[in-house]
Amino acid sequence: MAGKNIYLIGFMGAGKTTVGKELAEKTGYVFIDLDEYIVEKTRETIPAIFEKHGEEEFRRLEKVSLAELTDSGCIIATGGGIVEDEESVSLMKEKGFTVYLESPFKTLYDRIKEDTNRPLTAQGAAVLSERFNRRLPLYEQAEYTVHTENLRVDEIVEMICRRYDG
Ligand SMILES: Nc1ncnc2c1ncn2[C@@H]1O[C@H](COP(=O)(O)OP(=O)(O)O)[C@@H](O)[C@H]1O
Ligand SMILES: O=C(O)C1=C[C@@H](OP(=O)(O)O)[C@@H](O)[C@H](O)C1
Ligand SMILES: [Mg+2]
Repeated sequence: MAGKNIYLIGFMGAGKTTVGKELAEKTGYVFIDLDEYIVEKTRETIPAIFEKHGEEEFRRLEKVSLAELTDSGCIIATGGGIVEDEESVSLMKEKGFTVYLESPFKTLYDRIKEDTNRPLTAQGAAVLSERFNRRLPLYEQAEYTVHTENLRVDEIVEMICRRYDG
């Protein structure tokens, strides 16, 4: 029988999508990227959803989508903002093992600043870092934190596997 889900949380650029894929390969669990799931469901890109319907609507889609993923044995790479919703945080705690991929803001910003597929990056470093600071205590509620700075993706995967007890 499949074990509990692994939810990857953390700010944009933390490696949730990248680590999640490799973790799924290693464990044989099903990989779901929440952003990708929303894109398939709505047939709109993330920037288009933000532009046409606004951030609030994106947050609603994100919350509803997370709640739809009721199967166990999944690796779920969330979007960086999922922790802004209290019920989603409770759901992840209840249904699985939540892992925070932690890195300093500067490292994350350098990874994402050119990426037009992440609409919030257009707000610039100062506004984004405020958002980062606001979210920090929410990410820190995770059951397990991996300090990913200077770690390779395969090393992060290894650490999560060692800590996950199904
Ligand atoms: N541990 C790591 N070391 C170096 N680069 C990484 C690491 N994890 C992810 N990256 C890179 O950072 C970028 C963002 O990764 P991504 O998985 O999309 O993050 P997220 O889904 O958390 O926003 C990608 O270019 C990815 O290759
Ligand atoms: O932090 C955020 O609010 C967001 C993070 C993105 O996902 P990643 O964390 O995978 O980049 C995506 O959900 C959207 O652009 C908003
Ligand atoms: Mg991602």
